[in-house]
Amino acid sequence: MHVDRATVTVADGFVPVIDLSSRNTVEGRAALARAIDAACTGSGFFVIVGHGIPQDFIDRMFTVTYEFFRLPDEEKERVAHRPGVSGFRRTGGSTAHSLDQQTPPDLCEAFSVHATGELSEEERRKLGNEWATWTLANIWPENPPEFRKVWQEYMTAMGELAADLMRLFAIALDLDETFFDDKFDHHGSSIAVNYYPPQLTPPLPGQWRRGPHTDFGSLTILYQEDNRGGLQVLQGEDDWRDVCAIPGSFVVNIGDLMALWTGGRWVSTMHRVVTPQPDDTSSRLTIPYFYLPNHDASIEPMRPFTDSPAVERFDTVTVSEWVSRKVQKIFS
Ligand SMILES: O=C(O)CCC(=O)C(=O)O
Ligand SMILES: [Fe+2]
Repeated sequence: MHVDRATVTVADGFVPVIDLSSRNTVEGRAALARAIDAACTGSGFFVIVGHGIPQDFIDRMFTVTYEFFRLPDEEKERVAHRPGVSGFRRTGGSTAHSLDQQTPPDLCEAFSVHATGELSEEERRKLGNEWATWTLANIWPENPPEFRKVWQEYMTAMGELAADLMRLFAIALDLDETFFDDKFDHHGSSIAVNYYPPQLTPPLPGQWRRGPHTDFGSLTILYQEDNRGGLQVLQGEDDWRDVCAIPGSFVVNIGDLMALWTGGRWVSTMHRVVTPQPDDTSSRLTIPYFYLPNHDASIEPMRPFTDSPAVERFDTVTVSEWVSRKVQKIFS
């Protein structure tokens, strides 16, 4: 293990731990940007500590969310996803379908809300097609009673953290620090919790808790329950590496749109959630925040990379086209 005292970064090589507590100084930000560039060029994954989100707040988010998933099925079904509405899904689809891999449905329940989910129906309809998740209305469970308030506060906190990470990304890419700001000024980002129920019967052949996939957006901030295990990131062709849960940390990974934006200099890496051993009947809960640029933003490789022979040329794509195509594959 390598400890870089200048950046206060502890690196294990593939998924480094980055301490964000120096992000309030110019020198600190420059050093953090270098560490982020190295991580995003290598695995596209890093773990953050020193992020400033209080642990008791994360714990409250975790507790209300767990309480919801522990409710009887009939109560969860009252806030079930239906056309035009987000909410609870008994299965999170088959995530590996997004990469055209055929698998049985993931062993995962889900609940999601979107930053745009409180807009009027008329406003939301203008934002995209039926697979554009940010056009869906939020729906909130009555129990636990504080669910909606805590989730909304958490969404705000994640949005602020993600926006600052994008600023560090801009520094890391030698862009103006505010380069990305206007690409997120009407974003439809989401919290989409994964609840993996106790595994009481053996999984079907080829079945996962979450099948292999890359995330679609710009960045994901994931909170994972301590010590349950399961998240693995692909290194090379077939080396699946466990991502350990460090108490109080978040796992950050970049998604496809960040890889496209950087012409492939940064990588959107395959990851999956494996099923537990047969004698392990623990459940697992993870809370990802998917930070997505504006649905109508056009993603084309940025200036510093377009001249480099080392990067790939990608077709320009809008956020809406890219993400809704992936979502459609997962759920159909
Ligand atoms: O639950 C996890 O550990 C990861 C889930 C994930 O990759 C996702 O929701 O995109
Ligand atoms: Fe993911």
